[in-house]
Amino acid sequence: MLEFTKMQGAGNDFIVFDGMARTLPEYGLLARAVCSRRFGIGADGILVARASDDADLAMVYYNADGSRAAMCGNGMRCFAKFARENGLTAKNVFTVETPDGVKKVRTAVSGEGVVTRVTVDMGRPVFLPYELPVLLPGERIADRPLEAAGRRLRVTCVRVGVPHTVIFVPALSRAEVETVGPAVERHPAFPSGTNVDFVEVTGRDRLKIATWERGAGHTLACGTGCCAAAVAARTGGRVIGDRVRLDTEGGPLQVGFLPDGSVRLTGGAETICTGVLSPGLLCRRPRP
Ligand SMILES: N[C@H](CCC[C@H](N)C(=O)O)C(=O)O
Repeated sequence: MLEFTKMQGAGNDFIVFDGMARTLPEYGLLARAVCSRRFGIGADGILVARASDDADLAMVYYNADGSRAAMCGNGMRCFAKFARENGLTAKNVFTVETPDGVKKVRTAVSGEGVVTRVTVDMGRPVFLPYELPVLLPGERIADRPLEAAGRRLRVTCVRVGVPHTVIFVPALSRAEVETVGPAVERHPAFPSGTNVDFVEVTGRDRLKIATWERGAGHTLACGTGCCAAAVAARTGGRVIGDRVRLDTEGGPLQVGFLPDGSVRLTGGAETICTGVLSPGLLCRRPRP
């Protein structure tokens, strides 16, 4: 009997498993089987709750394609709701170990014990030069746009636990996300791949964002991507102030900037359903 909970944060959906006291199947295989939209439950990734020596809990995240990633912002909000509501912790403010370090989460809990909102301390984003295969003598990375899908793109690369490539556009376009997104994700400049965020500036403290995720394709929102976009926009003088609202395709999220250079992600998380996996699911041939 393998129980699961399906959750979503801003439309970024996950299958969550409690791995505190039980051994689960290999996570990559599990992710591919349950995330398949037609042959599985359907999700962008899986989250597994584990015990931790360094924090109150540990979160393991795998993308829909079975690859592992160090951090997931929307996933962390869902994880926090799952952990608090299922008694994995009794605290409203607690710490979660990830491969990107220990994150502090704050949950807003209603009188009925329902978590309505979660804030995650995401740490300090790091600006990265993208790794061009060949740079001519004296040439700076900023001099050369990234060439992908027949386009010359100005990009800002930011790591928020996971790599993000931010592209500012005059207006978001679904077609652009689906053509430029995969070409940038697998561009030779990014040997380990990258998430790709298309960002439109809609106000002095407001951005609109669409994301193509490494290992999951087009998703309705990406929490680490919102942090990357907000930091890139603020550093480039495109937004001002201490917080930015991001309108993702799955709803609004908020990113706050702290004096030490770290960022905070706030938003909702919802439970869709709980259930039990069919025992045969993991034995079937993996399908899309
Ligand atoms: N959706 C996630 C990010 C997953 C990152 C993953 N796609 C990768 O880096 O491989 C978020 O809300 O931050």
